[in-house]
Amino acid sequence: MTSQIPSTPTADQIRRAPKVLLHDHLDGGLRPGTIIELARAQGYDRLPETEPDKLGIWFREAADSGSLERYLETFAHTCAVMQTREALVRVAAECAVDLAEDGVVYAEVRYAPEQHLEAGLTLEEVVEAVNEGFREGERQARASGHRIRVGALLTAMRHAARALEIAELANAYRDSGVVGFDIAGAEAGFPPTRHLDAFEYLKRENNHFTIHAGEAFGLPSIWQALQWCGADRLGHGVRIIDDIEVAEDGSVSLGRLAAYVRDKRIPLEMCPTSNLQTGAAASYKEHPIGLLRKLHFRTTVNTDNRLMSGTSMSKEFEFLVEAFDYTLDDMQWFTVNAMKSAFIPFDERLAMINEVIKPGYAELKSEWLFQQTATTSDSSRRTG
Ligand SMILES: O=c1[nH]cnc2c1ncn2[C@@H]1O[C@H](CO)[C@@H](O)[C@H]1O
Ligand SMILES: [Zn+2]
Repeated sequence: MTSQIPSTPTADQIRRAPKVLLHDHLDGGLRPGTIIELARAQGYDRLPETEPDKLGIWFREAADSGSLERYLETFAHTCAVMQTREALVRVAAECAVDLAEDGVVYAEVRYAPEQHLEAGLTLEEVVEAVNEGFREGERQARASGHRIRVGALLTAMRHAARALEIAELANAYRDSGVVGFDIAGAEAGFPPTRHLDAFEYLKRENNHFTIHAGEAFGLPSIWQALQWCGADRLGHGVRIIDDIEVAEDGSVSLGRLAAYVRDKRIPLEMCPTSNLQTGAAASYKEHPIGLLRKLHFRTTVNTDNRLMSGTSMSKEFEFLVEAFDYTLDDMQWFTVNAMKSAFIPFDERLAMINEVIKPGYAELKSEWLFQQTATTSDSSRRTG
């Protein structure tokens, strides 16, 4: 009897596989029940629903608008209830716990400190509260048998004018929980070069940053992010596909920018479901990640906003497995790519890859061997 190596991972294997998340917004990942409790405690009465399931659906549907600007409007409700120290600690702790339970072993979670000052917290107090929450969540996860490490990325809003200040904040906390910087918000009309001073400052400090680019706006945004601002990674970057031509005979040619991105191994933080909601891609099957993975771009898989997209790392992988027949080897490839692209020190990334990620996948990939043995001995008992 010949045995068949299973090629498609099951949903359970996808969940148990070690995963690495580089692009996840803290204010886009709250539990609906937590939003309701925090709103009640703080007297925020503008929530569109007051029952957790309904509120979760409301966020997904409201974010399903086909426009980044409308998608971003939903964050008014999450930011509204994230204005106190206690709320920030709780939301960050729950974030770490939820990711850990989903099999994420390393995550960089971002948020914009400037959006959490309405009740009088200082920027420093916001960062310290979120850090405390992440540490608390890591402890809780460990107590229930999961290991996760979470680093914070500080985001500046591209329509605002506080990027340098937030970059300085990221630099001040670089040895205590903050691993880098980002800019986010509406892309069209707000080019990253508006914040050149922040990026130049971080370069001088040998610090790291990623830039949301090539999501709602195309190649010029990616080009600016890389060649003017010097981004280490691209948030989304899906529109790099506009610089790639696939001929009818299947041959592929890269424009100068796409070639640069691939040659320099620029990490692409792809967020498939989020892209379907904002109109950056039409379907999972048509999502550029399929081609980019084939062409060996440094592609990674991410959630963006778990609440607004009703998603998780496992779900994103499930959709991709379904669309592209990915195997555990493909999942491992995306995961190692992400770990290589993280902003923590090289030796720690390497240890994560060699001591956590590769052994985790090796274990999953060998499961079929043992299942096979059980079936064989069962049937031999029956026939013997
Ligand atoms: O996909 C996205 N593109 C651009 N901006 C985003 C995206 N998701 C969230 N934010 C913005 O980032 C802020 C800080 O976390 C959020 O409040 C939201 O306005
Ligand atoms: Zn994002």
